[in-house]
Amino acid sequence: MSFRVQPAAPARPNRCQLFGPGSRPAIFEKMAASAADVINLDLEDSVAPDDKAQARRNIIQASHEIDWGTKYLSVRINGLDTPYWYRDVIELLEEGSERIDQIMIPKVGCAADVYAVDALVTAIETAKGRKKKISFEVIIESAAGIAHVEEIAASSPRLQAMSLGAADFAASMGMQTTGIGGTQENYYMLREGAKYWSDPWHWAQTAIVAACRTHGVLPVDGPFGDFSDDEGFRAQALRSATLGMVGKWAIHPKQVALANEVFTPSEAAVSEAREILAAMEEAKARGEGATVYKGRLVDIASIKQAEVIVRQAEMIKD
Ligand SMILES: CC(=O)SCCNC(=O)CCNC(=O)[C@H](O)C(C)(C)COP(=O)(O)OP(=O)(O)OC[C@H]1O[C@@H](n2cnc3c(N)ncnc32)[C@H](O)[C@@H]1OP(=O)(O)O
Ligand SMILES: O=CC(=O)O
Ligand SMILES: [Mg+2]
Repeated sequence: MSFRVQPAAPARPNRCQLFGPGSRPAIFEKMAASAADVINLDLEDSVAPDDKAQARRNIIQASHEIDWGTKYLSVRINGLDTPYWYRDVIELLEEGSERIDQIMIPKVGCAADVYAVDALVTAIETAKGRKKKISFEVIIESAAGIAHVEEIAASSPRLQAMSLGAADFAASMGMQTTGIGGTQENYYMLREGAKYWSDPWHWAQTAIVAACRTHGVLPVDGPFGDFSDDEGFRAQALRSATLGMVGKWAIHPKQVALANEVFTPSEAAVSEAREILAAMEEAKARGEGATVYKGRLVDIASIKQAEVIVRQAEMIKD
């Protein structure tokens, strides 16, 4: 057992991140009025090259004029392999309001990518006397990103969240699919003629969760492209939540309620967690480290498991 204490991830709700193209300002008010915890205004892949400059202007204006309430406001900049990203950062931080909380960096492949953005952001914040320190979230969506996931998770004190971007990840890995997340038709085991579908995203998700939990970063599941498939979204989100992820993107407003439902611990789960904590308090009073709850073992590790659920519920209530 390491003597290093695992740092806590930021204590803010991140159940749903609602995306919208920066080139479509007509939906910004609707995004602000949604039930998503995080808003991601996009300058990257949902914005055509000819619209990049106008999309920046739209987002800057919206940062001043729209009431974003208590939402965490994040802007996805373009990747470091494009000619756009540096102007994204400069214009957003020189002209955007202090309401912007976060910059999302896509297609991060190594810690130095984050370092480069950090250096530019730090210089602008200092030069402009910005009061709020911008936080970062990154997307792991390439072979290099997943290969270097741990160093990326440790790359900057600004880093608060890390998402799996299933679409670009699949492309970078050469996966034979055009689906964005979810069950993949050809990824199955065969036994006695029957097919059993497996989860091709599982290993990348667990690598992300482990890297994030080691370094106090929020692990988030990215997009589920088929927004007409509610059950598919729910199944994907339930798997992510079970693995330790705290939330999921919505690429259409109808996915917001689904994500909130899955990533908000149910009343039954919270009361069971509280009962386990109470059972362990009683065990402790008897001088015992382990006891029986509903016919099963609970011990000191169960306290930590139960606390995860209670903490999540309390954070959302606040
Ligand atoms: C792989 C990746 O990188 S994913 C991240 C980048 N992608 C994105 O950001 C895409 C985000 N999503 C969108 O752009 C849109 O939702 C689309 C293109 C998928 C669908 O848009 P539409 O065809 O307008 O959807 P639809 O007609 O079902 O919209 C229903 C209502 O929701 C609104 N709406 C659509 N998208 C959004 C959104 N992202 N946020 C808030 N409201 C929205 C529409 O304006 C419409 O409102 P109305 O009922 O008042 O008229
Ligand atoms: O950016 C997200 C993705 O899935 O790619
Ligand atoms: Mg992507």
